[in-house]
Amino acid sequence: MKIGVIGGGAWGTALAQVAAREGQPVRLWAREAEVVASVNERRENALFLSGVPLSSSISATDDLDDLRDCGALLVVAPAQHVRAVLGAVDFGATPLVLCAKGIEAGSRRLVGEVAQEVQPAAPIAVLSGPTFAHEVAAGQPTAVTLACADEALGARLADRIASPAFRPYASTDVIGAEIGGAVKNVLAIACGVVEGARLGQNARAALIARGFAEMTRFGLARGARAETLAGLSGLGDLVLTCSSTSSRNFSLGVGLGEGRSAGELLADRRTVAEGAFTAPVLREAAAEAGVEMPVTEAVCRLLEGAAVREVIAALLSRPLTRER
Ligand SMILES: NC(=O)c1ccc[n+]([C@@H]2O[C@H](COP(=O)([O-])OP(=O)(O)OC[C@H]3O[C@@H](n4cnc5c(N)ncnc54)[C@H](O)[C@@H]3O)[C@@H](O)[C@H]2O)c1
Ligand SMILES: O=P(O)(O)OC[C@H](O)CO
Repeated sequence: MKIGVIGGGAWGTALAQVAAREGQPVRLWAREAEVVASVNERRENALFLSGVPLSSSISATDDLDDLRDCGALLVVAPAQHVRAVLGAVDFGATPLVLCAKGIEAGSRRLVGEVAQEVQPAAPIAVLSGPTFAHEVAAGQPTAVTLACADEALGARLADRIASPAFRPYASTDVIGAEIGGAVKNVLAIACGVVEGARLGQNARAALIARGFAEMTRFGLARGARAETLAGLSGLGDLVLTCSSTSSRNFSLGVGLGEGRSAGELLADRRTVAEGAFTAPVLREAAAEAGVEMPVTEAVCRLLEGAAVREVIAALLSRPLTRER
């Protein structure tokens, strides 16, 4: 099965490298001409994943039509751009594996739901989990959730991309896999704030645990399964992203915690911190579902410019309650 990858950022490039194992052909679509040239001519994505030598069986293109002959497509454009990128070409019944983590602003749709709207004939799968691109590209051991309602198709996709260092675990809970990945980005910003404001490791552990509680409340309200949220794509990714400055979301939070503004921190960056875009739409979606998400609310207020001290005080002065 020839794999196509839509999106030439760090994660799309790392996944192309995974799919190219043992010289299997992979077609990588990138938006930037310099990425296409860098991959084809220098076997490196100098813009988004520099220093990683790429397989010669990856060929890059800026024309989505060149991916029409692929047996499956990994969709790795940032969540807010999936509709525009994926809607540009009709891929018919080619299976789509969504790898972005976020919720679309405006529509409040998960990425898989957006994909289903723009490619109605395509079977949908979701690949998500604790996966820093540079570690995956370096062949370090990594495990992910690969969720697909059609178990046979999920198994074929898993076989095609698995390697000893890259282990997909099968699930049929597509919504659960998506919600874990989208929500953890917002919570990672919160944990970064704790680091930046030097609130201590107790506070960070408390945020991870209470953040997981709100991820679970929201996920269950949207039809996710608890076991998925407690798995690689939920708790697993939450732990990773909430504890490392390798995370763009965590790093954004560190800056906010140090008192810098979101505008300053997000200006001119070429890499994506999905949590900044997901937080406001997650707040809306939570309100719609009648779910309380105080950590998400705090992140939204910080992104809107509220002072760290005030936001922390508001979180800590909430009425005492049962742990649930
Ligand atoms: N980097 C990681 O370690 C990692 C791991 C797992 C999942 N992800 C997810 O993968 C998705 C892509 O992230 P990334 O890290 O590969 O990106 P990146 O930050 O490395 O690069 C930015 C990407 O955004 C694209 N982009 C910018 N403006 C665009 C526009 N107007 N239209 C379409 N595309 C545009 C660029 O072409 C580039 O591919 C995100 O949802 C992210 O959460 C990333
Ligand atoms: O750098 P981040 O915060 O986008 O996190 C990357 C991946 O989602 C980690 O699993």
